[in-house]
Amino acid sequence: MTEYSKGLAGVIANESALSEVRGEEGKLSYVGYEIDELVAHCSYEEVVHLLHRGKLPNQAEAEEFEKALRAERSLPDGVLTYLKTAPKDANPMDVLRTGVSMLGLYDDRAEIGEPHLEKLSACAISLVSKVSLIVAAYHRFRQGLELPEIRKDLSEAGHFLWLITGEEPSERATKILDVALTLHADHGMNASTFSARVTVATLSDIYSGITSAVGTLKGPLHGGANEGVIQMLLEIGELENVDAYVEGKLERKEKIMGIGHRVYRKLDPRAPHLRRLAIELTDELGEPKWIQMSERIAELMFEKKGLTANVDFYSATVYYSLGIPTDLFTPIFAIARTSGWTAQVLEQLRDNRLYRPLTLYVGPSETRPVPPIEER
Ligand SMILES: CC(=O)SCCNC(=O)CCNC(=O)[C@H](O)C(C)(C)COP(=O)(O)OP(=O)(O)OC[C@H]1O[C@@H](n2cnc3c(N)ncnc32)[C@H](O)[C@@H]1OP(=O)(O)O
Ligand SMILES: O=C([O-])CC(=O)C(=O)O
Repeated sequence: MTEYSKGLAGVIANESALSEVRGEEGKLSYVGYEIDELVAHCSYEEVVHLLHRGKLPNQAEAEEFEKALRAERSLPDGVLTYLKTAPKDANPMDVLRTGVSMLGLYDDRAEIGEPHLEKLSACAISLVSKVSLIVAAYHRFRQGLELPEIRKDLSEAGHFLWLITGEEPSERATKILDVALTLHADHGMNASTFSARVTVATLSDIYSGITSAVGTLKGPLHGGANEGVIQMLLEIGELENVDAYVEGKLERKEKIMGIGHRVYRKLDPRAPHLRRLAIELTDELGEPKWIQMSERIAELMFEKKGLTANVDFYSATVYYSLGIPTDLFTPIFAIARTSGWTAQVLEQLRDNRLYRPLTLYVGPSETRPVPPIEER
C-alpha cells in the first residue's frame, strides 16, 4: 500500500535546482549560494537573475536584467481602472490576487497548452515587476491619492518605497527592504509554490499559476502570519503581558503567529537576519519594546514547545518599523516570492508532469443502492 502522509509532510513532490532548504541544519541556499552570502554580496535583482537564469549575473548581465525589469513598470489601463474602483477597505492580498489574474487578460503571451519557454520567461519578468506596482497602486488609490510618477532610476525595493510613500526612499530603508526581498524570494516546495506548480502542470497559463499562489500565500498559516505577528504584539501591548498571553494561547491550543515551521525544526536561517534588522530599527526608533516582547515570545515558545521563530516573526517588526502599513506585509512577501514562483513555474514546465496524488478513502466501505427520496 502507498504510504499516507497527512499534509504531504516529508513527501518529495518534484525535483528542483532552485532553492535548497536544509531543515535539519537550518540552512537555505539558492542555486548553490547560501542566503547569508547572497544577502551580504548581492542585490535582490541579482538574486532574481540567479533564480530565473540559473546563474549570478556579471556586470553587463545585471544591467541588462535591471533594465528589462524596469521596462515592465507599467500596468494595463484595465488593471489601473480596476485598482481605482476596488473597495477601499479590501484586503490588499485579495486585490493583488484579482490584479494578477487580470494581468493575464492583457497579455497575449499567456497561452494554455505546450509551453513556449521564451514567452514564459518574458511573462515571468513582467510579473516580478508588475506585482509590486499592483500593490503600490492600490495602496495609493485606496487613500484617494494618485500613483507617483513611475521611475526607472530606482531598484525594485527603492521603487516600491517611492510608490507607496511618494517620498525619496532613504538608502537604508531601500537596503533593508532589498534584504527582506532576497530572504523571501524562494523556498522549496512551500504551499504557495506548490499551488503554482500544480496549476501550471495542467498546462494552464502562468497568470493562473501565480493567481493560485497569491491566494495560497494569503493564509495565516503561510505568508499571512507576518500580519498576525504585529496584531499579536499590539494586542499584548506590554512586555509584562507576554507570559500570560502565550500561556493562554497554548492552553486554548491556539497558534502563536510567526513561530514554527514544517521543515525547519531548530532554526529558520532567515530569522537571524531579520532579527538583527528589527533590533537595529526599533533601537533607532527608541521603541525597543516590540523586540523585547518578540524575544520573550520566542524564548517561551522554545521552552514550552521546542519551536523557533520563522521568517514571518521578525519581518513583521522590520516592516512595522519602516512605517509600512500592516496589511501590506503579506503583499510584500508576495512581491518577493513572485520571483521564486515564476522561476519554479518555468522549471516545472521545462520538464512537466501532471500532479495527481491519491486520497486515502475513509468513507463507507460497502457501496449501497440509492434509496427512494421519501425513505432517506
Ligand atoms: C512563510 C511561512 O509560511 S512560515 C510559517 C508561517 N506560519 C506561521 O507562523 C503560523 C504559526 N505556525 C504554524 O501554524 C505551524 O508551525 C506551521 C503551519 C508553520 C507548521 O505546521 P506543522 O508542520 O503542521 O506543525 P506541527 O503540527 O508539526 O507542530 C507540532 C506541534 O507544535 C504545535 N505548534 C506548531 N506551531 C505552533 C505555533 N505557532 N503556536 C503554537 N503551537 C504550535 C502544533 O500544534 C503541534 O502541537 P501538538 O504536538 O501538541 O499537537
Ligand atoms: O517553506 C514553507 O513551508 C513556508 C515558506 O514559504 C517559507 O518558509 O518561506
